[in-house]
Amino acid sequence: MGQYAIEVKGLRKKFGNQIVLNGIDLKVPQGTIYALLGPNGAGKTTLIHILSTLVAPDEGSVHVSGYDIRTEKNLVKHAISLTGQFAAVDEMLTGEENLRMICRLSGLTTAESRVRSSQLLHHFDLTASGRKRVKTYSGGMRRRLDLAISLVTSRSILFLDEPTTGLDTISRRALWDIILQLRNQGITIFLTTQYLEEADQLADTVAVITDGRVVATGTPEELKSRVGEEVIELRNLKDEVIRTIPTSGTVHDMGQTLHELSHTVPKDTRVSIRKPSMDDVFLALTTTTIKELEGISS
Ligand SMILES: Nc1ncnc2c1ncn2[C@@H]1O[C@H](COP(=O)(O)OP(=O)(O)OP(=O)(O)O)[C@@H](O)[C@H]1O
Repeated sequence: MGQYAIEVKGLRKKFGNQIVLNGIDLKVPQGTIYALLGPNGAGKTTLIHILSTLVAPDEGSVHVSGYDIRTEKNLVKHAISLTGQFAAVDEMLTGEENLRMICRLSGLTTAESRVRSSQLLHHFDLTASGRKRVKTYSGGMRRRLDLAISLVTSRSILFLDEPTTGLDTISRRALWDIILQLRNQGITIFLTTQYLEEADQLADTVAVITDGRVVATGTPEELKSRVGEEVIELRNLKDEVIRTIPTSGTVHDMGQTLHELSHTVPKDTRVSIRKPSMDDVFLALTTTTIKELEGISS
């Protein structure tokens, strides 16, 4: 395998007349976390499904773990694990029974399955609840079990489609810790998320897709610095943000912007200055008018 766990060139996919992926190019270095961001319907799940061999592409070359997804599908399947938005676990079984079943289906003996299940329950902090039926689990526990199931056999690449959607802050952070640990063990993680903070906290590389294309790629810091150095944020009397304006951060630029604003916004508008966030990046890259104004491109 080359230096990339995933390498995609010129990938295109249509459903009927709808172009969903329109020439995607990306490279994911081994042992890193790669986060894919994009508005609803941008094609994130479709891309994950193509990379994990569930959906065939129309055009382009896609290599996963060095294997061609068209001609070496079975080798790709053995290198990857996919965890979808909805956990595929049997609710009537306990967490431990689910794990043991998958271990057996993956070819482990009964004794090996017992050992592997208890290791995974321990690793995902599920030992105490391993004997309880999954239908009694919280969202965070189910998601941890789902991840544990996907790691029954060791795979070098893990696809996570919105791994923390619907989880509360504590469960989300617990899952982030696990994802970081997996990365530190050398596993490559390719995830989609609708939480910009998640991409910011976890990802080594973030790619933003919109209109079927990758419009920006970089580390979270690189992407944030493209938006500007400082963001002027305007708030109304109810403390609601009514406008954010990226600036270069110089006294001249900010002074001029504030001077112009002083003629157009209500007199009681409050102003504060902060560093750019991933929200600013996302808005700038996915809103055409701002993109044109700022001249931002990949
Ligand atoms: N099997 C299919 N047949 C027809 N259209 C499809 C199919 N799968 C996806 N699409 C369409 O492709 C587009 C992209 O869908 P996809 O689920 O990949 O987007 P997404 O970025 O994951 O969105 P979300 O953030 O809402 O999950 C959508 O318009 C969707 O309706």
